Amino acid sequence: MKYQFSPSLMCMNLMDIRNQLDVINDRSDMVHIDIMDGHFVKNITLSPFFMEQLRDSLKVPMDVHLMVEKPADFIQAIIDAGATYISPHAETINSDAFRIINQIKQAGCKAGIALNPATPLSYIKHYIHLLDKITIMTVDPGYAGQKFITEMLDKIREAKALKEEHGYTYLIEIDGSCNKNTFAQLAEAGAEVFIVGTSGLFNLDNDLNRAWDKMMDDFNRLVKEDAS
Ligand SMILES: O=C(CO)[C@H](O)[C@H](O)COP(=O)(O)O
Repeated sequence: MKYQFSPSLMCMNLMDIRNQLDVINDRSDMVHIDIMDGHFVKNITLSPFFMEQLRDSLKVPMDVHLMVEKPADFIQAIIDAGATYISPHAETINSDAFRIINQIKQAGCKAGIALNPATPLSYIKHYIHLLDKITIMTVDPGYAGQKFITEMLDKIREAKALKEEHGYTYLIEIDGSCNKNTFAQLAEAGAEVFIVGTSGLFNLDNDLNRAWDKMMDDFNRLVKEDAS
């Protein structure tokens, strides 16, 4: 299994962005960009404007997690800003799920979906086969540094079982408290992409290269498979 690591840029040290981007470009598989509206979650972080600023300096794909009440209002701006993956929350696209997934795919982007901890996989049953990635939230969305919700391990197992049973191609991505305390359980359950934020990466060392080394040392010790 080739695991992927996606640093959550809302957790980075913005005062050190040049140095951190060098490390991220060298070592990450993609970057996780949280866009919030202050309504779906009570926080505001990154934006399409930030993505545009970043775009020319970034060598890895941008994975956008849309924590907004009305994703349709933001999708085009996010496409234009250079996203590769776009993941609205399932809870926000009841009335326009197929339209939004089509819009994302027709723009040449990959369609993801994010699920709140309280939302079951059955909620996305009718379009799960269209998805390139499922982001399973292992904390309630909106804030970094929260406690891991253990009950989500069953949801990850279910996503993996469905994928194997039906031949779906979506990646199983985990958001929230991915760190040395959870890596092994997450990998065993079926996680493929780890979003690493305050607890898994950025708090480990002020030098991001050293922090990345520490994260990978822990990961490789805890998860006995080939990880890069
Ligand atoms: O989207 C997020 C929270 O909603 C963050 O990306 C994520 O939580 C960061 O990881 P950590 O939990 O380790 O701070």
